[in-house]
Amino acid sequence: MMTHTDCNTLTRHQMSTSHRTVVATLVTQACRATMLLQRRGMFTLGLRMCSGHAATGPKTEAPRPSSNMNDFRRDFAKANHIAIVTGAGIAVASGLPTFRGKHETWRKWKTQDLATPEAFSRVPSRVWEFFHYRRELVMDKKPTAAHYAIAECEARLRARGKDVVVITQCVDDLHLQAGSKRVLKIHGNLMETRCVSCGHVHANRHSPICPALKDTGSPEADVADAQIPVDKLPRCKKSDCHGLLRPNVVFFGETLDSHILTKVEKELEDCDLCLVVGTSSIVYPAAMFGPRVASRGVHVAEFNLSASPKTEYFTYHFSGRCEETLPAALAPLQ
Ligand SMILES: NC(=O)c1ccc[n+]([C@@H]2O[C@H](COP(=O)([O-])OP(=O)(O)OC[C@H]3O[C@@H](n4cnc5c(N)ncnc54)[C@H](O)[C@@H]3O)[C@@H](O)[C@H]2O)c1
Ligand SMILES: [Zn+2]
Repeated sequence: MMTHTDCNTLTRHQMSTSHRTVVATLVTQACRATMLLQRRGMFTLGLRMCSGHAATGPKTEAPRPSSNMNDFRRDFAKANHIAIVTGAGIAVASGLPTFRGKHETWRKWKTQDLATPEAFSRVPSRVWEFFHYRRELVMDKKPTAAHYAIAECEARLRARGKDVVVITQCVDDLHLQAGSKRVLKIHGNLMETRCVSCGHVHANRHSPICPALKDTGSPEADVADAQIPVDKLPRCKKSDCHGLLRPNVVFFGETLDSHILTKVEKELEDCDLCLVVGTSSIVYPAAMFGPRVASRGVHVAEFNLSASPKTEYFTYHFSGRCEETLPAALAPLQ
């Protein structure tokens, strides 16, 4: 069976020329397979393709993205329908770490190996400890200037009959707290639970979410698992159910909600300006949203600390902290 893979990881390996040819072919096939799945609407979190095989097809000679804010502001003034794709970087200034660098692991496990359906069925106590830790981090956080700039822009433009929609990979609720109304949360919400038995989804901001998780979840490598019995983990409140609850987020390897993705598809088709903010553009399917819009000839502007694997597809790239660059970019027009 074809495994989906990351080209960058492969090219770092020591390979003979013949191996490289075989691997390059496999990678291309994996990318094509992924694109086929995407065309069939089967979106799975975490699939990666190399930038040369992104949804826009093989790369052609692309001009370097501009960082001219005046030009961007002219395009912003003309836009009637703006799609803003956000990632974990937008929440960093509020105190929520990304899953990168020293936060790539929790205890001795990679987050990508922990937030999976397999891990949840094998060691639900450990996975709940991890999500309890993430929930407690989110609990007292406030939106950043970037969240507010987006929410204010939406309200301002709505009053003039224009449309702004946020398509976010963030599982916190900072966009909603800031006042954004049109938010499509493609990776779910950390502050919601879903029953594995009856499927009931419930908003839940309890801290701790259940007594047994109190004072657990430390990310330090030498901390032992709490090994909480499964009947003491969060359980469904429906009296006839009492099933195990899970965080209502999309685990790595899981399929994204097709209803939300249908709405995302429409926004990506309809928008006449797209912003890609604080995302590494390596987690699929969100990584292809910007390039897809760009392939229609629509301007896409990236706001990130540094270039991403998708920067070359975009009209604009604004380097720096989005809590500084975005308020200036979305400020009211004179
Ligand atoms: N706040 C959250 O909800 C949260 C936090 C961590 C991880 N996640 C999950 O992790 C996955 C990772 O994908 P991702 O692309 O969203 O995040 P990512 O961690 O892969 O990438 C974060 C990006 O943000 C950039 N960045 C960091 N600080 C920034 C700043 N101040 N201004 C602008 N850019 C900044 C980094 O350069 C990086 O490219 C997603 O599935 C997401 O759901 C979510
Ligand atoms: Zn239930």
